[in-house]
Amino acid sequence: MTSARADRGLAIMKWHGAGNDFVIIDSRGRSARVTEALARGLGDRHRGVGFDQLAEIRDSESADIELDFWNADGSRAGACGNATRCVARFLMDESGRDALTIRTARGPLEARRIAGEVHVNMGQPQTDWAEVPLARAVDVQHLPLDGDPVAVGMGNPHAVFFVNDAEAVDVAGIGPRVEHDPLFPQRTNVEFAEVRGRDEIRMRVWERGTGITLACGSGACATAVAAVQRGLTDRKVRIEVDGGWLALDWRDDGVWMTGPTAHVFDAVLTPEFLERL
Ligand SMILES: N[C@H](CCC[C@H](N)C(=O)O)C(=O)O
Repeated sequence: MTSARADRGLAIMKWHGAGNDFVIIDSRGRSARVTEALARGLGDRHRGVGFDQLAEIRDSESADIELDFWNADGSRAGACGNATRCVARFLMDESGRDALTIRTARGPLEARRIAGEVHVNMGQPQTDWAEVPLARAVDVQHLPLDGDPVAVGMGNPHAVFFVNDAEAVDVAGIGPRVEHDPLFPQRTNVEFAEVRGRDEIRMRVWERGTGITLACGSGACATAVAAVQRGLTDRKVRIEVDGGWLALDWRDDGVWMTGPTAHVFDAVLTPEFLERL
């Protein structure tokens, strides 16, 4: 591609964390460029690139960077743990630093690199019904829905179902019904968790605005929190997702999460693609 065309295009990166895949756009030093139309167009796996979430890196006055997230349907995601980890690694590789502060819609999140692994503090869970948010005052530990799920906010809403056999769950059938239940005014992400031991959970996920994904970092945080609240696990757990493993540790200062990060490719979107949005 000539530099003249590249100038009119838009540089993107493709990353994934345990198979939860992202397009990342670096808008530092310039104005924000992601719109709902761009998110939907890029999120189309046939006519665009395809992603579970789109993340835009922006300058921040109070943190190292700011990070915004969109789902494949063009809606906003208030939190995205796996993309936060990928962006943290990108910035750590670039700067040589091992500690960063990343401002997201829910506030500043700390990222640390320890022995080559990037850990992110996803903050304290929101356990008040209005914060999740839910439509009315109900017991967040036992939502009035079939399957007795727990509601947890991690900057985005989650409904965690404890099941005997996660493999047997009809995630594509139940997930969208719960996502759109009127109890969740902003819809919800939906997790199905099988507790395998005090430190191990198998989890499958239906993500708001995206559908089934191979991993969900904030969903893993919500699942760990719900399991501790129900007395099913200790505060440190490994969670097996469809795309691998995530490690969670609910400490006094928040829910820390780590797991894999992979940089897949860099590319430039063509002006032709951008003009058709
Ligand atoms: N995959 C993301 C979560 C996306 C949540 C999004 N689907 C929402 O609308 O909240 C993660 O790793 O945390």
